[in-house]
Amino acid sequence: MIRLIDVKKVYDNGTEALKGISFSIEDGEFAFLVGPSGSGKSTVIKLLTGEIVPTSGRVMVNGFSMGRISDKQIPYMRRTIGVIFQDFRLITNKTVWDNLSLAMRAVGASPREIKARIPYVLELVGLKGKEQSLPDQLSGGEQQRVAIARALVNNPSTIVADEPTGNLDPARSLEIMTLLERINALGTTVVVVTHEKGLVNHFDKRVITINAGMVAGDAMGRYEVAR
Ligand SMILES: Nc1ncnc2c1ncn2[C@@H]1O[C@H](COP(=O)(O)OP(=O)(O)OP(=O)(O)O)[C@@H](O)[C@H]1O
Repeated sequence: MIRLIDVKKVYDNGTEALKGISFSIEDGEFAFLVGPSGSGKSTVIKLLTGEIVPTSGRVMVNGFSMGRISDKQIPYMRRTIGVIFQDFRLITNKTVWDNLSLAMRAVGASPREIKARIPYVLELVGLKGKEQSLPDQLSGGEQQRVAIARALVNNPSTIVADEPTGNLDPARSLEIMTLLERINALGTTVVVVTHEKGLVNHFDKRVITINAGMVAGDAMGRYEVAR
């Protein structure tokens, strides 16, 4: 479960990115996080992944308290969460298989586990047969599928995606969002930051709106522009 309680984030240069936000996302939920540019969405994502810590308030992710987490606990917390970015962030000189196996080896998976798991996730994301491709031999949509496979490979309970369709055309964007919906239906909690109103409104999901570092809306189904 994800829980933010009165979270404030002030960056070193004095920017008040979050001004006291609270919300919870239950296990198995799918939530869109929307809002204008600079409203604080990526800051929320970075708090969830442990890249930054809150200035005040509490951030709980899958039982870990992110403000107080010890260095020793961080790898265990990270295993519970798979992260997807706009720019894919694949290792460009490694094959699809190697991108995924490296992610598994990083958490101590055995060769046997790797051999069993990678075909399963590649099938799930629709990339069977692409094991030996290099990222730049794939389309943008396919590269994002590899990134989703990598995020899933260690079986996290939660997937967090920061503008996952930002570099894709509308048809590819819809496919990627549909894939995330399917992954959610299989039991994984999914949190997606996006600007794309049309895409959000295509899916009947929870929409949390951030505006100027505050929660400006939290409702099912529609991306309403904050006033
Ligand atoms: N490392 C940083 N240091 C200082 N200020 C930052 C830093 N990162 C973000 N900010 C500021 O914090 C505020 C929120 O930024 P954030 O990236 O969370 O917004 P966002 O909603 O994700 O925006 P976008 O949709 O444009 O990606 C902005 O005013 C931004 O300039």
